[in-house]
Amino acid sequence: MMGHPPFNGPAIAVSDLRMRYGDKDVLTGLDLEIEPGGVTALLGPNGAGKTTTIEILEGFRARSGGDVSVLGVDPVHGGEDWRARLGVVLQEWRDNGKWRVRDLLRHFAEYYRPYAEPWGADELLDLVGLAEQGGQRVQTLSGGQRRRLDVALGIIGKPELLFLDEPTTGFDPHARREFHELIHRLTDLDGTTILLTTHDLDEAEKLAERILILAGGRIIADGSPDQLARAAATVAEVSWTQDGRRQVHSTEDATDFARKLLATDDGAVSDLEIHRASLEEAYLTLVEQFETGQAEAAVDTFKEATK
Ligand SMILES: Nc1ncnc2c1ncn2[C@@H]1O[C@H](COP(=O)(O)OP(=O)(O)OP(=O)(O)O)[C@@H](O)[C@H]1O
Repeated sequence: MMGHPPFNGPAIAVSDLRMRYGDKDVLTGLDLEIEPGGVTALLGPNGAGKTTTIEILEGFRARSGGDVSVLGVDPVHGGEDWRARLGVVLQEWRDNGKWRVRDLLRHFAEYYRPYAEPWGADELLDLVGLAEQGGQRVQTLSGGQRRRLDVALGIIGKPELLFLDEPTTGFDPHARREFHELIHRLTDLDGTTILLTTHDLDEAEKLAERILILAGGRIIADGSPDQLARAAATVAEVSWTQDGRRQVHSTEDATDFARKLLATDDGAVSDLEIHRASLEEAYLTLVEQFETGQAEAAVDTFKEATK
């Protein structure tokens, strides 16, 4: 018999995950549990460790420390049968340029056949919006079409758990919307659990029931888009000009901050503004704070939404 008994535990369970490259700590104690079904988005500034985390979960990268379980298995010990239950869409295109699209899908489908009934090539081409391109060589596809083919290859084995690393990079707005519909179909029809990384907060809000923000080596925000938006709205942004430079500070008590700022400024502060942040703004501020070395201020922004 093909397939495997349904798995009852969390799709992903991570405890105190650590990753160090040389003398650089990238993950410093990441805790995470994801129940089966639904879409979770992992966001974070460049270099935060999103790809590293996903690659550890996929079993492509050995971790430095901590416990990890993916579909009940430690990825370090995951065999072919475990791997066949995962779908993986990596950031980088693996070169299969000379293959024709339909042939490539058929070729990959064979790999899954011992473990599951894969998608038929034509059915899948329809699903990802490449019905017209089945006979083309991969190298003649546009960037967005290649990315759809990546997604097709990732889901061809009808995975229980799908990892998507920046899946919509290079998509035009139309392709992006179609891709979002595809993700909804996968979760609605098949109950697939999806973990995706993105830089696009708007995309995360549209697709995910849960958003995780990774920064400074750990998860600093974890909640529904709504919960994060509410946490962000408690923070106001105070901006002003001083010594010819624009300054910005995030605070929960803008009035108090402004009073203190003006009390000691000797008239040097001008153009004072107070603005309550939207989720997107709060996220962009966070990324900026990380990039300019103000990690603690960034962590504070979302602390109320983090368990
Ligand atoms: N094989 C490696 N050897 C050494 N350092 C690495 C290696 N892979 C990643 N890093 C470093 O680890 C950090 C995290 O990288 P990672 O690719 O996981 O981040 P990311 O959040 O996915 O970034 P991006 O948003 O830019 O894709 C970066 O500083 C990167 O330079």
